[in-house]
Amino acid sequence: MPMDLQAGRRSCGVDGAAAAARRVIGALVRAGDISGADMADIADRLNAVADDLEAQAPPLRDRLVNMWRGDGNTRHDPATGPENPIAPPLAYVGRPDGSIESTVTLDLPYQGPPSSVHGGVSALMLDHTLGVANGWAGTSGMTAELTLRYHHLTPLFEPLTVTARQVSVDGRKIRTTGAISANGRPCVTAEGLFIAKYPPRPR
Ligand SMILES: CC(C)(COP(=O)(O)OP(=O)(O)OC[C@H]1O[C@@H](n2cnc3c(N)ncnc32)[C@H](O)[C@@H]1OP(=O)(O)O)[C@@H](O)C(=O)NCCC(=O)NCCSC(=O)Cc1ccccc1
Repeated sequence: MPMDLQAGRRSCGVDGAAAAARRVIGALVRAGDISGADMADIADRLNAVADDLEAQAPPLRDRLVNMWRGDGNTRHDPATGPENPIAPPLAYVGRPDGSIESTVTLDLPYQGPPSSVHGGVSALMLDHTLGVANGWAGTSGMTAELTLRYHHLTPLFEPLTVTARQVSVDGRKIRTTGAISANGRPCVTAEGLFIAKYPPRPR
C-alpha cells in the first residue's frame, strides 16, 4: 500500500494550533519593531499560552513514542509536519513518473537574501523531499551525502515547486535527485546518497 503522503492532516486538534502558531511567527517577522503593536503585551500573552502548554505537556518519552507510532509520512517533522509550527508545511502528491511534488509559497520567516529563500531552508526542504521520495518509491534510508547547487535566487512570496525522485537502489545505496523551481525554472537542484538504515523507534 502506498505511504500516506499527506501526513494524516487533520482539520482540528494540534494541527489547528500549529497553524495558528505559524501565523503568529509570520506576523511577528512581518511586524518587526516598526509596527504599532504593543510587543510587551504580545510577549505576555504568548508566554501565557506557552505556560498553559508546558503545564499540561506529557513526559518527553511518551511524546516521542507517540510521534513515531504508525507508518507513512511523519506529522511532526520541520518540513511537512502539520503539527510542527516551523514546517512551511510541504504537502506532497505523487506523480506518474514515480516522483513526488509539493507546491509551497514561503514568506518572511524563511528569508535569506532579500526577498529570497534562505539556502539552509532550501536544503531542509530538499533533504526531506528526497527522503520522502525514497519512501514513496519503496526503499528509504538516511541521508549520507546531499549535494546542492544553487542556480538562481529562490523567490519568497510566489509558488515554488519542490520535487524529488528516486533514481537507483544499489544494495544499501540509494540515489535520489530533486529540485526547487519557480515559474518552471530550477532555482536549486539536489543529488543525494541515502543509505538504507533504520534507527530504532522510541517504544
Ligand atoms: C547511515 C549512515 C549514513 C551510513 O552508516 P552505516 O550504516 O554504518 O554504513 P556503512 O559504513 O556500513 O556503509 C555502507 C555503505 O555506504 C557507504 N557510505 C556510507 N556513508 C557514506 C557517505 N557519507 N558517503 C559515501 N558513501 C557512504 C559506505 O562506503 C558503504 O559502501 P560499500 O558497501 O563499502 O560499497 C551513517 O553514517 C549515519 O547514520 N549517518 C547519519 C545520517 C543522518 O543523520 N542523516 C540525516 C538524517 S536523515 C534525513 O534527515 C533525511 C530524511 C528525511 C525523511 C525521511 C528519511 C530521511
